[in-house]
Amino acid sequence: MVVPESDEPRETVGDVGEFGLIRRVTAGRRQPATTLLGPGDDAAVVAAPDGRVVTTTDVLVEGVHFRMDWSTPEHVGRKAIAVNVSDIAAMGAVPTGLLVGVACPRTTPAEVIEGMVSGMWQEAARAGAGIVGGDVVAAEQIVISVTALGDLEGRAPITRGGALPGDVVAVCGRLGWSAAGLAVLGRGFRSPVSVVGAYRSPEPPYPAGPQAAQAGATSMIDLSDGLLADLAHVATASSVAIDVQTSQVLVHQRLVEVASALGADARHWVLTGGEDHALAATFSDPAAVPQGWAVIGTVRRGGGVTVDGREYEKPPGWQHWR
Ligand SMILES: Nc1ncnc2c1ncn2[C@@H]1O[C@H](COP(=O)(O)OP(=O)(O)O)[C@@H](O)[C@H]1O
Ligand SMILES: Cc1ncc(C[n+]2csc(CCOP(=O)(O)OP(=O)(O)O)c2C)c(N)n1
Ligand SMILES: [Mg+2]
Ligand SMILES: [Mg+2]
Ligand SMILES: [Mg+2]
Repeated sequence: MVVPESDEPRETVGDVGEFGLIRRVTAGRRQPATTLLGPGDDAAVVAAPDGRVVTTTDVLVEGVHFRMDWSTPEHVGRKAIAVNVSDIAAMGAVPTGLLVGVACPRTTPAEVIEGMVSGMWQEAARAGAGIVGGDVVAAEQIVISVTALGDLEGRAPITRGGALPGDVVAVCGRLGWSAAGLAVLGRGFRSPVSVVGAYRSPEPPYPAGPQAAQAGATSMIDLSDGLLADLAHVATASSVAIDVQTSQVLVHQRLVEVASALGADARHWVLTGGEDHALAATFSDPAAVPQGWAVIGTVRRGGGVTVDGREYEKPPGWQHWR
């Protein structure tokens, strides 16, 4: 864990207790206007201006999604919110409310959980949503479960299933940076901070989701597992084939440098690295692809995902238990 050394025994969540901890993590938080009734009662009340509620949940587990010696509590909190808001954005929606479940051992320093919650609030504020409730429980390792609520602002949801033959595939956001950071940390290094920071807490382009929806995106997905793995979900749901043209995929010079230092393959990080939470979407009219998005491929009749017309020879992304 990245905390200053001190001889003072640190106050643990066991010392503070369940309700003491809840008081600490909920006190003094300013809720946005969509929070009609915040934390403290049996449930919260969140406005749903559109009349429909978009909802999603992602769980983060210590050792699987983050390590406390690789990230600060603030980074972990920010990431837990970011991955969930990104799924809301991928539907073309804006986040309204967030619910946060935290499980941790009784020996966890209270300031670790407070730091996490502070990171969660930072990212929630960046996204324009409030943390309206949650839960704290005892467990043998840290587990964070976030549920996000979102609003479609009158638009149709953009699913994984609407891509059409002839569409172009475009992405908004970084690719391969988090995978590069993970590789760096995995080799015992702490720099360069550009890639390590991207691993510690991604900065998904939330407004690009609603922007793509407004521009007429036919399908959209949040890239959590890897570009090729996630495009395969679009291909399956839409019953189409997707080809990625590598000449159009930017491999940032910084990734090339890091890869060459580690003897790794930057292009592989870009094609299969997860957790940057860029968005991928398809558009029938190439002229409608919004500013900030890069066209990287095409949709055809058929099935599956190819790279420059050929099957990719390595695993296309992250899969739990594989
Ligand atoms: N335990 C579960 N019960 C019901 N639905 C689930 C469960 N786990 C995953 N899903 C659903 O399966 C889909 C794919 O899950 P996942 O790959 O985690 O999506 P994402 O990459 O968007 O987070 C999502 O719609 C998710 O809600
Ligand atoms: C310590 C550590 N090891 C490995 C990884 C890499 N990793 C863990 S989960 C994951 C994929 C995304 O997580 P997932 O739970 O599948 O999110 P979802 O697809 O449901 O959004 C990746 C690339 C990591 N983030 N941290
Ligand atoms: Mg998920
Ligand atoms: Mg997700
Ligand atoms: Mg996944």
